[in-house]
Amino acid sequence: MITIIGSGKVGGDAALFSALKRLDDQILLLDVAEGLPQGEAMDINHMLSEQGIDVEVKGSNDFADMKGSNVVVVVAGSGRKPGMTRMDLLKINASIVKSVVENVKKYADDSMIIPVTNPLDPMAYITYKVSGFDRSRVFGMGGMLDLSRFRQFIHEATGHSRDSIRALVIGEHGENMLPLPRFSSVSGIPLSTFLPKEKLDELVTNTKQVAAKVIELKGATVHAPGNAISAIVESVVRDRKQVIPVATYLDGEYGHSDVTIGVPAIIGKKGVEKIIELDLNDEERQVFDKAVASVKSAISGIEI
Ligand SMILES: NC(=O)C1=CN([C@@H]2O[C@H](COP(=O)(O)OP(=O)(O)OC[C@H]3O[C@@H](n4cnc5c(N)ncnc54)[C@H](O)[C@@H]3O)[C@@H](O)[C@H]2O)C=CC1
Ligand SMILES: O=C([O-])CC(=O)C(=O)O
Repeated sequence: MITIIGSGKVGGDAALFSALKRLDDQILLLDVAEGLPQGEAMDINHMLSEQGIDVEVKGSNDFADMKGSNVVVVVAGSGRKPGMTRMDLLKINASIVKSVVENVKKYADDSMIIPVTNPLDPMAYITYKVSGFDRSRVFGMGGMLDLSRFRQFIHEATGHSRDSIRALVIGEHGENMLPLPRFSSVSGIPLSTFLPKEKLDELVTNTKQVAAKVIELKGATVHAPGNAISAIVESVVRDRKQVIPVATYLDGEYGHSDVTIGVPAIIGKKGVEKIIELDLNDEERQVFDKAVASVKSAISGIEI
């Protein structure tokens, strides 16, 4: 069973994509808001009925219902309003994530947890610490979404098929995000073959800023995050061993310890099966280290 805690905009969409991809026979939506997960489940089941897909989506307010889950997505908590950074949500969401993860530990202690709530990297750290799970079983979704945006900008700038574009974004899912043109390509051909440096710099800036733009225009980001969650869950449940940037706990990798930050990792049925260490150049390393410092400063200010 896949459980999604937080049945709001992103949680509901993640359930929808997971069901359409038939990632499990049972998907559970949990929320503290009475009626919301039940209504969302009904709505999705009605859609699945027309599609002839036998995945059962259930909505509940009872955390005990997550017993038996192999994957738990945590997407409960507030989203930012226009003008805010993700880090502005630190205090309000830290207590929500703590209480939610206590419940995961109580009812699904051999599951994997995919934190999504913002600010993502500190929330992934809280999830890791509060759960006490092995670090391979806690990995946050942020970079997967960021790279889908970077891919879209590359597609718009080059005109090449989205399918032929590969992109990588690591670091903080926030102000110190690190899109990596050097590790992105069109069918394996370096981006610098297609676009001048100034254009690449522009795409990097746009990738960092575009979520705020979507929030300004429509109030929240919904479909791209819902899909990115389902892509990570898919790599786990189908043991695809895709290389995906996830917010995972570092223990010496990239020269850092006791911090959770976005790095590429092999994601399979055991969760994070290997962290991949990239040979970052000085410029990239500076941004990455700044991201680590930002997350460390945030987590030092919260009680876990
Ligand atoms: N990591 C990422 O890439 C992304 C992260 N996010 C984050 O995901 C979070 C959710 O975003 P939306 O779905 O747009 O918000 P939303 O407001 O639509 O839904 C949040 C839901 O969480 C529920 N909730 C609050 N406390 C809870 C608790 N203790 N237990 C269970 N449920 C609880 C609320 O009742 C609400 O239904 C936000 O923090 C947002 O910033 C959103 C998009 C992408
Ligand atoms: O920007 C936000 O607040 C939501 C989010 O993390 C994203 O869509 O990347």
